Amino acid sequence: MVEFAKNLFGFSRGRSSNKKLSVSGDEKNDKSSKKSSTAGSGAVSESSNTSCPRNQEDSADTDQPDDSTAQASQQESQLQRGIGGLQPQRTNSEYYPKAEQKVIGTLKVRLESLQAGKDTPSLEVELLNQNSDFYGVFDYDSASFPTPSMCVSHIRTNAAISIPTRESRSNSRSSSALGVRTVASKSGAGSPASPMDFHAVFDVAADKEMKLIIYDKANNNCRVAQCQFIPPFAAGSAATRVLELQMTEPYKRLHGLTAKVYFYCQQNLKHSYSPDDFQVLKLLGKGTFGQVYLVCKKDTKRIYAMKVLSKKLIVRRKEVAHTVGERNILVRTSLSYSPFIVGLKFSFQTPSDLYLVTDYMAGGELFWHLQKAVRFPEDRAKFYTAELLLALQELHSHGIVYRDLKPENILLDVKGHIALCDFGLSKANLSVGTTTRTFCGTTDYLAPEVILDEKGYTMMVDFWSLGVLLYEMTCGWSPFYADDTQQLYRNIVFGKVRFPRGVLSPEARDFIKQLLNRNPELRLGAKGDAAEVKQHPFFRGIDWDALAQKRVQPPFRPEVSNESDVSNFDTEFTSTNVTSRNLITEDDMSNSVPLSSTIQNGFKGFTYVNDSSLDERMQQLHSASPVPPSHSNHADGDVSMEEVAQEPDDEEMFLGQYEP
Ligand SMILES: Nc1ncnc2c1ncn2[C@@H]1O[C@H](COP(=O)(O)OP(=O)(O)OP(=O)(O)O)[C@@H](O)[C@H]1O
Repeated sequence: MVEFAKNLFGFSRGRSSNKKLSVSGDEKNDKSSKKSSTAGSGAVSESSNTSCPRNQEDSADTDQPDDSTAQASQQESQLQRGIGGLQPQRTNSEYYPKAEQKVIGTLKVRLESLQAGKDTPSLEVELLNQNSDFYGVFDYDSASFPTPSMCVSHIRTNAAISIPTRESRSNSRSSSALGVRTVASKSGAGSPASPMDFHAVFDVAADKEMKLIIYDKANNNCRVAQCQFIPPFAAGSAATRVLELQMTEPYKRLHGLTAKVYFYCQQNLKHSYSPDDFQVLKLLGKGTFGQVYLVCKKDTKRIYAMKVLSKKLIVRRKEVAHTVGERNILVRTSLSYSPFIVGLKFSFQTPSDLYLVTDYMAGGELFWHLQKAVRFPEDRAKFYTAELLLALQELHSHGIVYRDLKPENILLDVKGHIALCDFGLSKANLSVGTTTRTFCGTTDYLAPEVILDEKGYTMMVDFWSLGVLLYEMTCGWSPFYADDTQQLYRNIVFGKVRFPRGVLSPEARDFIKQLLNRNPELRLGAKGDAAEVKQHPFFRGIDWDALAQKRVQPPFRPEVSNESDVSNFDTEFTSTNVTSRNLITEDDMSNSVPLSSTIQNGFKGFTYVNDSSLDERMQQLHSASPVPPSHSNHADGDVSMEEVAQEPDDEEMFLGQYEP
């Protein structure tokens, strides 16, 4: 059936059909012929025809003519121009004032104990599954650190305490009684008390909350216990603490079961970073200007993703402003609570390269999972769409238009929450309703107003891309798919959107239709941005506050066996042999002429160095005892998902009107 669908539409999910256009018009490196390419802010590279350059600045412009009646012939010629070759100019408008980011130190946490009370050699609990298996997840600043598995052995008993399954929780009824007696122990041999001798280390970049949640894997990942606290770096009190975890209702009744977490904060004496501070483990992906590596920070042993960008390539392609802009957006979002945007930890530079170190999203690209599943059940797609909407809301509220929404730029964390990466095409300092003109994005996801270039475009382009993405996630192919880029653009500007029969709910269809309204002024979100989009009946029942706090359990949990697991990334990259020496980009290896100081000046402000106020703050802290070395980690299992491929039977077509 899946094959049928692919053959019928001549479509198989692939990155090659989808082109990224960069500033100079060069398509991005062909990443395994799978990766979509992004329409960068420059010329469309499919055509060498540059007879109709689009020399318009990528700057905010509110004084656009208000001629909303677009004639088809005009559109066609504009479309030709769009296809023909666009050469916008870059300005420095995408630089931000230097944002301050503070890595104030290192936080070490250890689950001190998870044990029965002294007087209780065994715990009584009714479990659906006798192979109960606890694990913990430390969460800090969008980084998740899963603990090893903690075995639990069961002895049958008549006692009955019910642990709700996901189903029973939603149906408000308890599970059937199995009557098992449980002893929590690391060995699983029935010992009543067993401290969990593992710990997690975090680089603390701001006063943010640390959360530890213990789950029971064998019982639908039910929450066993949790605690949260803000590391007391600024408190001036003792740096060492022990906290008791709060047990959740069913587990509270496990007589004597307690859990404690020990943590201590350590001053970060290092004030600058270089590639030498990181050990390169794997290649994760390749982009237009460099590579992304899985790295281990040598002092804390934390795992990160490190993007290495060649300065020469950036200069050659006139992308300096965008690259510094990407770094600044990441700094800005990492300073606020931005749970669905990949967290920046460090940025620094060498004479030849720029480095962005972000939290590693071990779940891989959404693209990867969509490729495997062909399409997602509507509920799963709705979950991703809702989290993405919150990410867009956050960006838009900062005056940032994302401009490159696509499955390759959406990463999953270990629990299955999304995180947006790649802000290379984003534009800042754009308020709601203000227009900009740069031709950029990724072909399949380009909004018609970007292609037509009549009067610039607004943040509404992100909602168009969201509609394309939701269609793709639920239907399994792109709504405007065409082999040929010109045809793709025609489809986007004039084509009808067809919905396969029986795949989408009426609410989802209406939601997509409203997002794919060709008139950006009438598109869903035009009046109230994300707040308006959230109101659509498609999202009925969503608890936005819970979602924003990541309290909604993702419908799919990626399989991640340990912190540095790369199994969710393409082996084409991960099987590449890498060493720290590989970090020097090919471009630099091939040409050793150093960059001039004027050019180097363009990258000023890229480096973010630990803040000097650290010393004052940290002086107040007491010295702390070290924590034992780390042990291997173990992540939890996944939740299976429905993967039903249906015949793409056209049920409905609509044409989003361009005219208001
Ligand atoms: N924090 C991260 N965690 C895990 N993987 C990541 C992370 N950041 C990037 N990657 C991987 O590296 C790939 C390339 O990253 P990114 O898109 O930021 O680079 P890019 O050079 O801007 O790429 P492009 O040319 O496609 O825009 C991503 O698609 C993803 O697979």
